[in-house]
Amino acid sequence: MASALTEKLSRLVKELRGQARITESNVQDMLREVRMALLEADVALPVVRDFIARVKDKALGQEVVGSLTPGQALVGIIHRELAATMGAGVADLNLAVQPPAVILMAGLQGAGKTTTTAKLAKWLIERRKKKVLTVSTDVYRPAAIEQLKTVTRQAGAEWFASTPQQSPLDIARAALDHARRHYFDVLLVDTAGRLAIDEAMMREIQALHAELKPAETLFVVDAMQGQDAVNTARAFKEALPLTGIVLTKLDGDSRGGAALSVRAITGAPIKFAGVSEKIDGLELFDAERHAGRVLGMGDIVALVEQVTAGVDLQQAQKLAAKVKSGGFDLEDFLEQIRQMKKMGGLSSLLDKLPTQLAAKAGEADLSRAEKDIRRKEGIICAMTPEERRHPEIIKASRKRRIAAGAGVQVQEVNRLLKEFEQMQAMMKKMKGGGLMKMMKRLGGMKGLGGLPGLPGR
Ligand SMILES: Nc1nc2c(ncn2[C@@H]2O[C@H](COP(=O)(O)OP(=O)(O)OP(=O)(O)O)[C@@H](O)[C@H]2O)c(=O)[nH]1
Repeated sequence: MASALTEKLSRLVKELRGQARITESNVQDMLREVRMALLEADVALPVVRDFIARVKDKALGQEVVGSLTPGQALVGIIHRELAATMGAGVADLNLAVQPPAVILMAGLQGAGKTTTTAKLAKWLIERRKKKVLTVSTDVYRPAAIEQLKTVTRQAGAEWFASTPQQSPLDIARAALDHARRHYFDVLLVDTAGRLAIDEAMMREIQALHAELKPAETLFVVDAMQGQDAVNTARAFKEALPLTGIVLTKLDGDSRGGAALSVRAITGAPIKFAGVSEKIDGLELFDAERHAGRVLGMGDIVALVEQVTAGVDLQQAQKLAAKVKSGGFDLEDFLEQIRQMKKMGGLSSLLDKLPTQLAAKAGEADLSRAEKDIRRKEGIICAMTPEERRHPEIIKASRKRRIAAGAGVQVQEVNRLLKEFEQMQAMMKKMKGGGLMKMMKRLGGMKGLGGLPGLPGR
């Protein structure tokens, strides 16, 4: 869905160029595409309807600022609204209770409960410095108890033994008692999963909830489940006061449309995301970043952050002052090139781009671009300081020597000098703010064919 949506949106974004306002008619096609894409991603129909209505409400009549097209502005609104629907910011665990804080894990069989229990144990040990005990109340599948034992060991947590002969409530009471007496901070309770929701299972987990009075009741759901996730979420929500959701298998094929439905239906925040089968494959869920993924926009948020962080603000200000006084020279040009390297190189930026755009940029183009940066650096380094300050003094014979020194053809030196001249002329026309913008673009965006603008970031 992602690539198709990105493709369609970029086409529609282009068509809307030059229009000053978001109107019902100019965004109709885009909203239709978004609606289709969300449905294809298995977001439940009422959730989609509600979502589109809210986006429309927010967008209509909005002035389009700066160089954005209504299409780009709308992509920004959709992105923000998606993030808001999935829960703004990052929702952490609530462990501020008299220890041991109990975390009850609920979900269907195969959703990833056991794996997530161990991942969470590791996360709590490493990130929150907690002493963690795990226990399984799955008396129906002895293998499940053994599985928890194994993964708990991998996590470096302690495991409380249980047997299929005990009742789930007895196991829970014994584990809680053990956790209290041995000063554990957190008790993670893995429960039995069934292939489908059944009443007995729900009654059992309700009884466990009443007995354990957990600080957190986490609903573990497989992001690949799509439409089924909605029904499961609804049933669990009716049975239990859920405090959070863990969305597993986000590393799979799913574009994570389930996140939208599950959050909307349960009203509980998505707290964690499972991103690999490995024991450390658990992350705090970041709605902003996930919104970009659902829209197929890659990790633009991270990309923009990376580009901005790489730009040295003081350097930029110094440069702006130089440009104003007309003293921008090849030393500064070299500095620009070094700034670009600081940003981690173009290929590291590529990882964060939407698949569609990244494919367009192509590996070959990028390695060519990186080589070009290195060549330019080589050429400037082969010049004398005087030549860097006053490139107009470089004569043909010096060009040949510089080229030989840098190991390039003389045409390359000419090309660089020409580019420098153009840049110098452009910078003379610019004020400080424009310069910052240009530096960001120099960070690779321009060469990659331009990104869909994200207003308000
Ligand atoms: N790729 C990937 N696989 C995951 C993730 N979380 C869990 N899995 C895999 O999903 C499968 C099922 O996970 P379990 O933890 O056994 O599921 P469960 O919900 O405990 O199932 P029962 O114990 O049978 O109730 C396992 O093969 C896990 O390795 C994830 O975030 N990413």
